[in-house]
Amino acid sequence: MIEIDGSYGEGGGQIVRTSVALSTLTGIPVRIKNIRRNRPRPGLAAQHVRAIEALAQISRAETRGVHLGSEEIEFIPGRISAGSYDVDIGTAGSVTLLIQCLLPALTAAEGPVTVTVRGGTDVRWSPTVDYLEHVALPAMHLFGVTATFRCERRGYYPRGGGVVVLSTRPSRLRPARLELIEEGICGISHCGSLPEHVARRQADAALELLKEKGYDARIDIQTMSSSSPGSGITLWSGFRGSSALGERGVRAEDVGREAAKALIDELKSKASVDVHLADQLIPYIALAGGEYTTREISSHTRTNIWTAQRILRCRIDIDEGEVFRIHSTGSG
Ligand SMILES: Nc1ncnc2c1ncn2[C@@H]1O[C@H](COP(=O)(O)OP(=O)(O)OP(=O)(O)O)[C@@H](O)[C@H]1O
Repeated sequence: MIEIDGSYGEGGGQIVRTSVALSTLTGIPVRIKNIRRNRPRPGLAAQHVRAIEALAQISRAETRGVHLGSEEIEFIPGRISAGSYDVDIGTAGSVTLLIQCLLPALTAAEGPVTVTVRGGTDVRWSPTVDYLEHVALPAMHLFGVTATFRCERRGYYPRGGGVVVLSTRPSRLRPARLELIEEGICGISHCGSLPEHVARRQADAALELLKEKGYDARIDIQTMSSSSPGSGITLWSGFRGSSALGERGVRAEDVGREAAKALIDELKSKASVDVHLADQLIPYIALAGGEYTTREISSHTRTNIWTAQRILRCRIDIDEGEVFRIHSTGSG
């Protein structure tokens, strides 16, 4: 059994997700201590409990200590089974973070897997569903991940109620070298149970700022009904994306400009992936090998590298230059 110190580095939920994901893939049991020690309310939160339970169900794992507020768990993986699964995170827990935990393991399932997840699709501190579909998954495809994803209904804070479907087929992971892609900017601006002009104004403000800085963009508008009213915008170009969420009291124009500004910061550098994707690809580069560049090494990225190296005993190196180059020969 490998012991992981959950307070290392960022000390958040991602150490837990990466540890159980890689444990499932390698068949090596893990004990995680000091879970989310660096967060104001340490221990497992509801979304982490649901992610571990879902992975345990799919991989017939044995678990100990998995409950709300738990600061130590054990995860003893079994066989990853094909089939259809339903996961309800409840409230607006992030569906994409749950998928972050499941996806690496699903690539090694014995057959196709379909997972329907209910929860928050566009919530703070996590990738939006559009980011997952248009930025993260295309990058993971290059590492050999065969997965399709669709959002059937959006779910905003606090009630959630969003529905997404992830389908995977057994994948042979392979090394990938992610090059800088400089292509037109795309985006989706959306609102649920709010007037259409909210999504429109977010998009117009983003377009205006992007144009001012010399970038062309095409932003689609989506409106629908949702359990809680909400809005958001996701922008992307190649493997670099950004997003912003609406909030009561914040003008739609400010939301659009926030997303545009974040994307411009990424596009100004010559890095091949954005700062968030850099941490999300670590499990794949650790398993399969490859390389990509990013403008900044976040504490999430450093911590994910540390976690992957603890479990896979692989080497991941960072070369510092005009941008940071992350590379690995994989874990063979
Ligand atoms: N705006 C964003 N766009 C894309 N990805 C994001 C964005 N914000 C956060 N993420 C990703 O979400 C993940 C957050 O991990 P983190 O450990 O902080 O989350 P958590 O499980 O909610 O834990 P905690 O509550 O302990 O912070 C990281 O992979 C990060 O890259």
